[in-house]
Amino acid sequence: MTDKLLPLREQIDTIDAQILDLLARRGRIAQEVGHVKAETNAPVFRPEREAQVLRGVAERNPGPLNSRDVQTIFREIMSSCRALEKRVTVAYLGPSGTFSEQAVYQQFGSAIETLPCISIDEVFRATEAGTADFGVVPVENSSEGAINRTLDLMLATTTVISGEISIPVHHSLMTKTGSMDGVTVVCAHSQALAQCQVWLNLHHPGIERRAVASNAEAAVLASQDATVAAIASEMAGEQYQLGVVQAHIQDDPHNRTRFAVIGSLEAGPSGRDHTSIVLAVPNKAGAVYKLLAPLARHGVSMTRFESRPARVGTWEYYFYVDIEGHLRDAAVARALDELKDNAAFFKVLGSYPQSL
Ligand SMILES: C=C(O[C@@H]1C=C(C(=O)O)C=C[C@H]1O)C(=O)O
Repeated sequence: MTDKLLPLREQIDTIDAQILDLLARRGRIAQEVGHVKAETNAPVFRPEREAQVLRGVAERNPGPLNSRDVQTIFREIMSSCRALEKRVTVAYLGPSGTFSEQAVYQQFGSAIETLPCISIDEVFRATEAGTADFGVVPVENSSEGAINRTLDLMLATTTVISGEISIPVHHSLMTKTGSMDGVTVVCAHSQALAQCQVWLNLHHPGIERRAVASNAEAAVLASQDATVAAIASEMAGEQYQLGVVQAHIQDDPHNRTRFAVIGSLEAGPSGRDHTSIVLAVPNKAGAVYKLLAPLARHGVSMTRFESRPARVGTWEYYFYVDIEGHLRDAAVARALDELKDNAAFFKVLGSYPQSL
């Protein structure tokens, strides 16, 4: 057995030495890139370039490694190379262990500084104030819909969207002991309680449900009190040493949450982008239909349409629209130019690479 392993391990050692040399070369070039950027005051993080690198490695991947896994490796390589230029600080809805934190690492890799915030408002504030270079906020959940606070703050602040992240959201029911004996209350964020309501009605109909600020906070509470069960990610459960009563209790097995990267950076075109805009129309029959006509005329696909009541007027709405393409794509630019003329309100939230 050992005789057979030895030469194989020698080959792996040789390859690892080559990988290390290549990583050092890549790192030195990233440092040069950093100097060039510093001279011109150009942004360190270039999401469009990183998206292209990740798409490229998946397309060229010869196997046997899985493309997702190869992307994870390259994301970390880029994160480390980027950190040689500057370590970016990313604010997110904390505490540590939330799905937002998972989204942060999925976008930026782990060579970053993180700033856990107590609310979505705080993420926006820290990002606008420059305490963080970027913020990561939840935008919508596939089963529960829009995160209204995020939509309102996108409208009210000067932040720009430079990226989107989509992650599977799996909830687990967890307690200090790993059993439901003596448990009197289930704590979770209101969204998570809603996403697990069918399962809870079926398995624990009599137990009180209490909404708390985040699933991670629920995990903290459960770690301190054996009468509390938490619904949270298994990642949060591990962090706070909880036992899993039941994994994957969300009603929709394909449950996903989409996050936006916010900041002052305007991402360039990556070849596969989304653009988010907010619109309002005069309160007239057929106004929304007329407003959106330029998109169809220029062959621009709409991928999302969401409305929010405006704070003024009784029946007035803001429309949050996502389209395919980048502001700098000719068809998108022309369609938005025409659309702007018919809108009572028009704001571009940003163009950014589509999530992987
Ligand atoms: C090296 C660069 O800086 C950063 C690091 C990248 C990388 O390591 O490939 C890519 C984009 C930037 O976020 C660059 O802009 O090319």
